Amino acid sequence: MLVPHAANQQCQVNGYDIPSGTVTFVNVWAIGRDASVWEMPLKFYPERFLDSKIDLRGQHFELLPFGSGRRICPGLSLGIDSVHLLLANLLHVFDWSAIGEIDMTEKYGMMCSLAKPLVAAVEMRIPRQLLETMTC
Ligand code: HEM
Repeated sequence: MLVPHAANQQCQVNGYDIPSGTVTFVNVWAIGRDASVWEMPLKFYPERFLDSKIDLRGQHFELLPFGSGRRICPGLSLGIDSVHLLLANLLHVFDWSAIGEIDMTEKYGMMCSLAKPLVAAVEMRIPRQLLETMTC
């Protein structure tokens, strides 16, 4: 779920009347698993985005990691850049392999996380001396 919002005026969503003041939740968890929107929605298949035009900046409602509209996350650009930088560094410096089966079963809580933590083995893929000369 995204953070709760309240309707500041009476409106209709999908034919449902929403009275003013109603607290509403956008269930991005369910949207992300909707088979009418996503092919093989439960499969870990990041390649689905390779030729996709779906953008995550709040205009395409099938993917709303930062919310949308007036209260969209103001840290969106910093968030995206930080994730790119972190991932790029982890992939540049290490070779990764999963130990055992990857189990995508989720556990419920404030944040959606894996019921069984992912265990991975890493191996340096660049010479250590090179790493010591890197400044960022
Ligand atoms: C990958 C990183 C991040 C994700 C996935 C994320 C996601 C979100 C989401 C889903 C919301 C709620 C949007 C809504 O109400 O519909 C939100 C709100 C917010 N985020 Fe982020 N965020 C990220 C990084 C950041 C960063 C780096 C900052 C600040 C430096 C930030 C500051 C905020 C603030 C202040 C709000 C409240 C905005 C408001 O209610 O008007 N976020 N974020």
